[in-house]
Amino acid sequence: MLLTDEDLLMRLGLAALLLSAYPIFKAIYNLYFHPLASFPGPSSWAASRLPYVFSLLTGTIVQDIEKLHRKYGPILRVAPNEVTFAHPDAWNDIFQDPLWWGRSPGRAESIISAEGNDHARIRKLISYGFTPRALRVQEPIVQKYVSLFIEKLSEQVQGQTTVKVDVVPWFNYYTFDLFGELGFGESFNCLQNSRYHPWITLVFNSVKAASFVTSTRFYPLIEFVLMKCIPASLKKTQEQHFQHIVDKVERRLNWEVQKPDIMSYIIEHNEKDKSMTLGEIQTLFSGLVTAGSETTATFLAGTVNHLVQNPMIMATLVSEIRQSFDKESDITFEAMSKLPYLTAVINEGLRLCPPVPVMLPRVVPEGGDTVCGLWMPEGTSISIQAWSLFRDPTLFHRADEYLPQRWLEAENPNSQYFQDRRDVVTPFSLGPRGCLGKDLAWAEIRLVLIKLLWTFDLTATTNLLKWENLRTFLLVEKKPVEVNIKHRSA
Ligand code: HEM
Repeated sequence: MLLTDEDLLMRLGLAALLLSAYPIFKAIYNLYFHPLASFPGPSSWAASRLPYVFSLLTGTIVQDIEKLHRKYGPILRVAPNEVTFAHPDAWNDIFQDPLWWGRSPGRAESIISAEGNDHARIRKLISYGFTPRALRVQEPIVQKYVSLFIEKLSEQVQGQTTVKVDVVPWFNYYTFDLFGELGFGESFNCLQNSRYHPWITLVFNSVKAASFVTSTRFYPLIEFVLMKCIPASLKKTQEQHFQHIVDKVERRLNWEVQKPDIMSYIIEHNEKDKSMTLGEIQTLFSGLVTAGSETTATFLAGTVNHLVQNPMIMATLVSEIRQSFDKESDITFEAMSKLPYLTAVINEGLRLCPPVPVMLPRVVPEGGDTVCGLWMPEGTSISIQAWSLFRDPTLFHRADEYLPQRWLEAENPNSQYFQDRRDVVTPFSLGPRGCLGKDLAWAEIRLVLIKLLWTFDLTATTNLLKWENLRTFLLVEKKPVEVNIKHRSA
């Protein structure tokens, strides 16, 4: 039967109506009939994924969700199918489950995207490079890069003059060079040249690109179309970033002389344990170079920013450091772990400037599960908002203030910080997917802070940065942290 023009128009109109009505029906379903309908949260976020994606793309996700948690409480529905927790019990309940995190198209499985046995296999193989024994072998390398950091910074500061320095690039030079040598046995030479290796600038844009890619995954039916909308320059950046790692990995694997870098443990154990493919090693190092450098540099920048803005705290720390050692060569990994105020300064920095402010989401396994006493249907995305949790005023006295003292008064019932929930501050995450580089990160942080404040006096400039205003694209987008710096007076 032939359709008349009128019939055709009517059918097209009906199809258009149904298509445009679909999101409305879907939103109504999400709001009133979805298994998560009774969970607290703003209606607009519960009805559609759009507000979440918008917040992710504009980089304000951390601040937006913090505001929502303060308004709706510690358990919050942030999308039709996602609940976030800023709840003390959430660490134990959530962080035992498998991870939801897509792998990049055309790439091998990474430690972040791998599930079950694959994750365990990759993690086991790289964990040899993160044992206490490995850390002892790595000490001379960390010492070497901290000394170079001090030497190069000293060149900026002539004699007793005070100069204004943005410490952000310096911390990046330090952590990337160090990871280059610890990971592939080859520095990026940023410190040596006192400027970024061109590839490292790519890293920052590459992480931003990953934020865009994540957004497209929320719409599987049109993911292909959305991927086309990602600016070509961002995609190119990601490819260049990856290719650089591929080249470095290849060069390293062809070495004949071995160094005690992280790769050497993988080479040594790849035969004995169930092995990793070349593609997996490339993907692993592509992620690791950012996970192992950018995070530590973010923490250092955030903490120095707080220290210079709190001169009394800075003075207490400086005096602990300078009184603990007779000479610089006494500053060893073993000796530096015995400084209680420094430990408190670092813990408080990790609380207020967590380099991973939102933990990677997990998905509720088949059959559903209970989280913080609430039944969650299978397939629900769940995550922990480290940022909101660590700053929760119901868990911390003067929660938004940088007060290392709170870590020293855990045993004192008369202290105003006695009731603080220090146990929820787990910026390295927990369980079988917890950070493998935690001990290495602590060692890098302690050593560089001690030697920095052993050598220089640091004070605030008039240009003060408010860390709370920084945007997040999976990782924190740092802005300059300018400090006045001069060689210590005596
Ligand atoms: C202050 C510095 C650092 C912080 C705050 C940090 C934090 C984290 C967090 C939150 C995770 C995710 C865990 C999860 O999804 O549950 C992670 C994973 C990981 N981090 Fe770190 N990290 C830091 C430094 C480092 C360093 C220096 C290295 C190595 C050189 C490293 C290696 C890793 C690895 C390999 C994983 C993946 C573990 C797995 O999935 O099994 N991290 N880190």
